[in-house]
Amino acid sequence: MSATPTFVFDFDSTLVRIETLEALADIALAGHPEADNVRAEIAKLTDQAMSGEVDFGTALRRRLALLPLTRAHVEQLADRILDEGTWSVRRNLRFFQENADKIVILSGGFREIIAPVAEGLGVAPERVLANDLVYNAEGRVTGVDDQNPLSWDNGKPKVIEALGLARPIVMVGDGWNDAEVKLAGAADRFYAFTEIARREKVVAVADAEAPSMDELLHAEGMAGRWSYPRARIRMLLLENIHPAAVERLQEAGYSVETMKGALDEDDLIDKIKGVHVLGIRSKTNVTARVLEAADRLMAVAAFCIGTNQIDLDACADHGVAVFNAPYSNTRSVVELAIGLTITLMRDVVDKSAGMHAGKWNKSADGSRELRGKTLGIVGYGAIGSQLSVLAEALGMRVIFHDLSERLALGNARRMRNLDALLAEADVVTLHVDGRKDNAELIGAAQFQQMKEGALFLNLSRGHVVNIGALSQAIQGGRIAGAALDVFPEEPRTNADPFESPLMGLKNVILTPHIGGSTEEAQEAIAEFAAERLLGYLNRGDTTFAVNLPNVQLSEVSGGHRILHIHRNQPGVMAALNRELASAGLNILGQHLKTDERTGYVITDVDRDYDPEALKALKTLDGTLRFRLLH
Ligand SMILES: NC(=O)C1=CN([C@@H]2O[C@H](COP(=O)(O)OP(=O)(O)OC[C@H]3O[C@@H](n4cnc5c(N)ncnc54)[C@H](O)[C@@H]3O)[C@@H](O)[C@H]2O)C=CC1
Ligand SMILES: O=C(O)CCC(=O)C(=O)O
Repeated sequence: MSATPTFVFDFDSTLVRIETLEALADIALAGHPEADNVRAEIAKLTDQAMSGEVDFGTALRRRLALLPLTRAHVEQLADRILDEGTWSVRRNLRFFQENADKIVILSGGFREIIAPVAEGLGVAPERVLANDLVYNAEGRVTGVDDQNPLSWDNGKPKVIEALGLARPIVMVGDGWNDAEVKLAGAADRFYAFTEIARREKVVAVADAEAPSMDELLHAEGMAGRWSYPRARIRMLLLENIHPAAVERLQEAGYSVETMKGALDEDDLIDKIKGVHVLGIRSKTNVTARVLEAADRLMAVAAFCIGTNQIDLDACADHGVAVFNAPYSNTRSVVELAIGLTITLMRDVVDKSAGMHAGKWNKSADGSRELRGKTLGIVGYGAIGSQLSVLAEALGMRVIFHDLSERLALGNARRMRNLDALLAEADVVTLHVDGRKDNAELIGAAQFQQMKEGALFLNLSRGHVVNIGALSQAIQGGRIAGAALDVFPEEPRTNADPFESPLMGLKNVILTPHIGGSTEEAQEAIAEFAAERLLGYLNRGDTTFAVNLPNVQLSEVSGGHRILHIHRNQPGVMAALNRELASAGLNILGQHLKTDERTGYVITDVDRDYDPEALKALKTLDGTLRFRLLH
């Protein structure tokens, strides 16, 4: 884009979130018996004027006449007007301050209210064109200066023309009187600013809609607070992710679409185009085919612990970061495992079903206490080890088996192998991760090794257990009861049917993958995963990424940040630094971290460089993803 244009900004509902006359009405009418009616009348007139249904001068005078307005009221609003700044204006203060000599504020509102905002933005008083209130000797507002063209209809174009500003002139505002500036030829481009108020009639005649200052600056080729308008970054959250995540991501400026259920591969392939961030839980498979179709994808967040549903290597090969929430639902799973163990030990489910069918079966046969029994935990990670502590507190003896070296908590005893654990445990509970190698970790042979009458729980992943073998072990009496929360095939949505050979078996509890489904866990996951996404999108921070090297980063301040994800192959770093040096970029800081597959380089540079110089970095051999942040 060529020379910086002259930007002319409206004030009410553009630079600030309020309409001045409505805010003044709130102050002046406080405690007034007719306050609500008068306020509604004022709001209606504002809307009619801004939509071009009533001429501006008439609406202004009628609104002022409705208010018992004094100098003290006006001062009160002026004192707090800085708190009312539009969010995207606030975050782009630097644009205003650096381009103040190219900015004019043009408003049908009042100079006293606009002055503090103009000062904050660095815009000189002579570049503020607004109405002047007229007061009587008692300090009561009697009207506006009638000589000022801004107090009349079509005043804005007249004032702009009279100023003889350098062209091109870009007019930005939410109202019809702003559109009139372009319609009268006094501006070259008109953006309908819709962050606060969106009026169809105004948008219809605009050259473009600007839902925020970020969008405006991007469209005009100006450097804004963000390298790219966040509203253009599309996030698709599937599987009923908790609203706390949606709120957090939207509040940060991103566009979020949600869906209740999971999508199958073909539907996801259709839906993924144009999506920058995908949020899922355990039922959506992110396959290599999905990634091939994903033309914009930067990150996937698993709003759960397990990431076995995601092809992590394929994601890394596409430079797509994957995050999960490794701790937020662990307590919920542990509590359910304890509850299910007690329920199985006391045959509660069948007894309860009997009662519902009118059968009173008071008996202690087969009912046992937890106390003194041996709990065998397979997989002593975040969940298994927490369960160990709670089970011991309830008087159980704990033994565990894990492929990795794990610290035994309390009196828990590590078993040298799975067989030894199976032979000794009264209750076997699975908490292994969902890696492919764990398919059918427990089958007929393992059930055969368990004690006669043992109880069996699986709250980890469905494919870890051979369900047919479990069904036989239960029917043969070796397993006295079982609780399953996860299944090899799980319905994608609540509307899809569920089938299993375990249905109808005695003392078998089947739950629909709800181990982590508590309000507390879902909210905690939502907050955790959303923060990880924001850290990555806004700063490039990969802390807790499960498929890329983890680098913890602070905010970008002052300079620009170049993020480069590449295949971990010889020479990439040297080539990258050669390009940076030949472009004359002044490097403020640089981090490199690699894993077996991928390298991640973060380079903070001074802002003064030729953007063209960055093009070469995008095409360096081995590049998987290039991003620029500021
Ligand atoms: N039912 C539900 O709603 C939920 C299920 N989960 C699932 O629970 C499982 C455990 O989660 P975390 O404890 O957070 O995982 P984690 O990764 O902290 O722990 C898993 C442990 O299992 C061990 N392990 C893996 N394969 C093994 C094997 N064959 N034999 C022995 N040890 C083995 C690992 O070394 C690791 O220590 C995961 O599969 C997760 O997806 C997690 C949350 C909710
Ligand atoms: O709640 C979910 O959707 C999945 C929970 C789970 O299995 C996990 O966190 O790994």
